[in-house]
Amino acid sequence: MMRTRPLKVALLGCGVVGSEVARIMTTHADDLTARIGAPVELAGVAVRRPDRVREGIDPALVTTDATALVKRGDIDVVVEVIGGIEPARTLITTAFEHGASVVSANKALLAQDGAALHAAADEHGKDLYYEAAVAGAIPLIRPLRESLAGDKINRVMGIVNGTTNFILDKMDSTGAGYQEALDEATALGYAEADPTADVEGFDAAAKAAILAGIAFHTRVRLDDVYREGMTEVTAADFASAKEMGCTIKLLAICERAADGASVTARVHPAMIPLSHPLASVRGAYNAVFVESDAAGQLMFYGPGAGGSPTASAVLGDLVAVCRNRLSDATGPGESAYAALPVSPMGDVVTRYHISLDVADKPGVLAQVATVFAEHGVSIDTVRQQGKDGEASLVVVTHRASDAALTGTVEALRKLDTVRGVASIMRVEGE
Ligand SMILES: NC(=O)c1ccc[n+]([C@@H]2O[C@H](COP(=O)([O-])OP(=O)(O)OC[C@H]3O[C@@H](n4cnc5c(N)ncnc54)[C@H](O)[C@@H]3O)[C@@H](O)[C@H]2O)c1
Ligand SMILES: N[C@@H](CCO)C(=O)O
Ligand code: NA
Repeated sequence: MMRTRPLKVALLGCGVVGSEVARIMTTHADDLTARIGAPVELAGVAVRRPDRVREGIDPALVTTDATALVKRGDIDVVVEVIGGIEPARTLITTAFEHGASVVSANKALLAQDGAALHAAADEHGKDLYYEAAVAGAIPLIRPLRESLAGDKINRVMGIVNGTTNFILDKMDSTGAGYQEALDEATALGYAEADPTADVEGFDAAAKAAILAGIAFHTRVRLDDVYREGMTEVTAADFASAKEMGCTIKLLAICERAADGASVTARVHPAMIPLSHPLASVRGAYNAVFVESDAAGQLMFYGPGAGGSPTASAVLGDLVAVCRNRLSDATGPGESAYAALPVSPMGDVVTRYHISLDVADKPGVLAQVATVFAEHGVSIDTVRQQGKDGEASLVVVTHRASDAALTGTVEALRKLDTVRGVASIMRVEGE
């Protein structure tokens, strides 16, 4: 039966995502009403710059006082698309205290304070939904949390940052260097004026923390995620990758240990074979590969950023939360019952591609091979290219722990015949 009293929505932030949320709420109003079972009304919009003209938004709804808006008491759902830690965190907890449920796109906040925010939602019997926080429009949080709730997820590996995928794809397809590709990403509006959060992997690490927590029913915070950005990836790395039939992607990888007793979460550039589905993710697209006991391998693909795609995920959450309110129910909250320890990076086991500059003289290869053997790192292939008494030696290993590899590299650096370690890159997806 259709309820006539509308559900009231407060929108916090009216930037790239918020303005699209408001637009879709208006243009799709009739469909949203039918799908929810009651009309949804935009009851207030908190902004920082009230003088700006906002097409389609009644100026009477606009306020600079976000705190007063979330405290009104008649708001059913607060949509937080301000971003950052404060005041978003306080506004969300205040919203719960005053009877509202919350939809947020804020990965930085959820990766840092997700447990406390879920606890606040539970305490007040409200919902906290955030599909837009990870991989934008791509349905990922809900499939992991609900569709796969009966399965056991062992691995989540994905490209969860559009800006860096655009840059790496450009380097791969044109031979451009990092700076040149970044400049193009900035000119096209993909990279922000300060691209640090993207290129240094902070954005992807926040998403990895959220994904690992949900996949493994364990609390994983941003600080638990090992992080390496992609600013050091060179055109030479791409040339090496090509020789191996690989490309380079910035990957977020969340894994359950082989014995099932711990988990790891990490973000770093890695070589992946061209035959792997993630290798064909081009431009600013995102994709996430999930491996589970019963389902096997699943891949989720689509636009991971942008106002309209991100708003699609926000609206999906808004519909779900509104339906819950009408049936006086709440959706699934935090599930951290497994409470598995998060292991340090040293415990991660994978393969490595190491490029060394060495002296081109008898016995060098044997010396290098001995160092690998002494650290228990087994070599898969070695490729050597000589040039004027010096040589470039590319070693690809079998699977070894990060700790063993680090020890190997430290020992290699001490050899007189090793002039330098040109690059170390993990090899994934084989
Ligand atoms: N843009 C994307 O592609 C994308 C994708 C996924 C998730 N997100 C997330 O969505 C959120 C919003 O991102 P965005 O791209 O729309 O950012 P944005 O900077 O375009 O918009 C944020 C808006 O919030 C306003 N604001 C800041 N403080 C405020 C306050 N105290 N009260 C009211 N308004 C305030 C700003 O003036 C700005 O207009 C962030 O958490 C971001 O991580 C964005
Ligand atoms: N800066 C992010 C936005 C989406 O979270 C990206 O490039 O993917
Ligand atoms: Na998503």
